[in-house]
Amino acid sequence: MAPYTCENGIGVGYCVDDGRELQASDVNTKLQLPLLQEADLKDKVVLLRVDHNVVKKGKILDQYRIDVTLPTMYNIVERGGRLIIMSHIGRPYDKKTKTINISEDESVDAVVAYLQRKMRIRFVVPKFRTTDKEGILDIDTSINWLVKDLRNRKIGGIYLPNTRWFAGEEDKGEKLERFVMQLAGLADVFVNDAFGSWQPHASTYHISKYLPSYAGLCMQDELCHVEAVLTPSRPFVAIVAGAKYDTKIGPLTKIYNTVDKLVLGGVIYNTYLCAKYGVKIGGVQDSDIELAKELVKKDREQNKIVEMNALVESDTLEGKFEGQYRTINVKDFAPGQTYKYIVDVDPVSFESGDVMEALNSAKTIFVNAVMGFMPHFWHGTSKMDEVIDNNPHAQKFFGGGDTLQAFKSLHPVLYQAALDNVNYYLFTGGGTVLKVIEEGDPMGLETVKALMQSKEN
Ligand SMILES: Nc1ncnc2c1ncn2[C@@H]1O[C@H](COP(=O)(O)OP(=O)(O)O)[C@@H](O)[C@H]1O
Ligand SMILES: O=C(OP(=O)(O)O)[C@H](O)COP(=O)(O)O
Repeated sequence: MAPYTCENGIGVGYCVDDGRELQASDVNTKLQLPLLQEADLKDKVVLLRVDHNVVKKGKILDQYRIDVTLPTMYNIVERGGRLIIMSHIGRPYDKKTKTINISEDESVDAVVAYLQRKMRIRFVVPKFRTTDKEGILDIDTSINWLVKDLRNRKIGGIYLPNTRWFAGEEDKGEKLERFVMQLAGLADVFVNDAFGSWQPHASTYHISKYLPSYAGLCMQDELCHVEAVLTPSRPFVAIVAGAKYDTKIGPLTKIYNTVDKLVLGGVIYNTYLCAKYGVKIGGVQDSDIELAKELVKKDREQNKIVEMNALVESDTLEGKFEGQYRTINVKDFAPGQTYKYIVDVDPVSFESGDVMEALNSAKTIFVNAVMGFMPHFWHGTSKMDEVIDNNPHAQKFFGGGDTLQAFKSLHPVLYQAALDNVNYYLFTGGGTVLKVIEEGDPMGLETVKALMQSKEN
């Protein structure tokens, strides 16, 4: 406990320090970034990018990603700033049809309702004209009325619609430039607190060219912790599973070089199995199989991928129906064979010698993994969490929106304990941590580079 002395020199209290709070001086030493604490916020409109990507079918499954941004919001408001918040939800842009699907299932409304309950302040979500296929083309000038009310403290904050509903968010040309200029025109300062949103889009990257930009408190915390994954105690085991094959296969081939063992699951594992054994599995794209071949080649030489043999095949992705799913074994795979959907890892796989040995002997485990097609096929993920927890010597890092959601829903008690256990750290972004491992440096993230460049200008 450090005594607290008032300006007049009288000691009237003490400060509590449990040694776990990140000190501003530590952050300064570790990160040469423009920090929120350095920004002049008095009466400034602050455009705050967060990763509140926690909504599935209109409902919040795990509030964690919202909760960790509350300190930044409080800091901004306490220092006189006025908040305009923005986040993406889901992936409304369809790469095949090149259209943006605006669905209420992916609106920010559930997040706004949660924030209002938590903070007891009113947010307003501006309404903009939408198009059928291109999403929202422009931020209407009508928003200026809201910004005026925000400055006059008639409203607590503005929460923009899902950033990925805007045509410019993921664009690379004219629509991007227009959107960024419109965003920049709304505010005086930009704060990026969206560690999980590593993709360099308008609201995460390009905006920093036009506004003085700073790293928020959650971003700082995460960037400081991610160092530990870059200098792991060995053996270092990474478990990567889930659905986002397109953005995760790139980092995976480089991550392969830094880990001692790699465990794969989900669509990523399915793709790998197709590439290795010449089988066909429902939902796996031919172009992705080509990308996975490099991983297969590497592993023939270095043998780091720990295969899980017992898997669950389902005839349908509509649900889990009696008689329509079964356990299959990789040992029976032969070139040309076709499987419907492989939707989970059978828990017995985690009891097999190689997997058990890898997870029990690990000193560092990084998990960005939902092993099965949720919510129906959850047994594999549940078993994985248990086996990892049974290793008392390992530093355990979990990261990823769905990874945390699954962890919380399958093991609520363990999840709650993990939040307060020094052997665990939960990152808000899984893809981001993979990207950092790929780059070998948190400063290698495009979104972080943009903040650095803003500092230099
Ligand atoms: N075999 C599978 N087939 C289809 N979807 C899967 C499969 N395994 C996992 N998934 C899905 O992957 C999603 C999680 O993947 P991803 O978004 O990459 O994870 P995270 O958000 O933790 O980074 C979950 O919604 C889960 O239902
Ligand atoms: O959920 C997220 O990442 P994650 O699934 O890697 O944790 C982030 O919100 C980033 O989403 P994106 O991968 O669609 O850019």
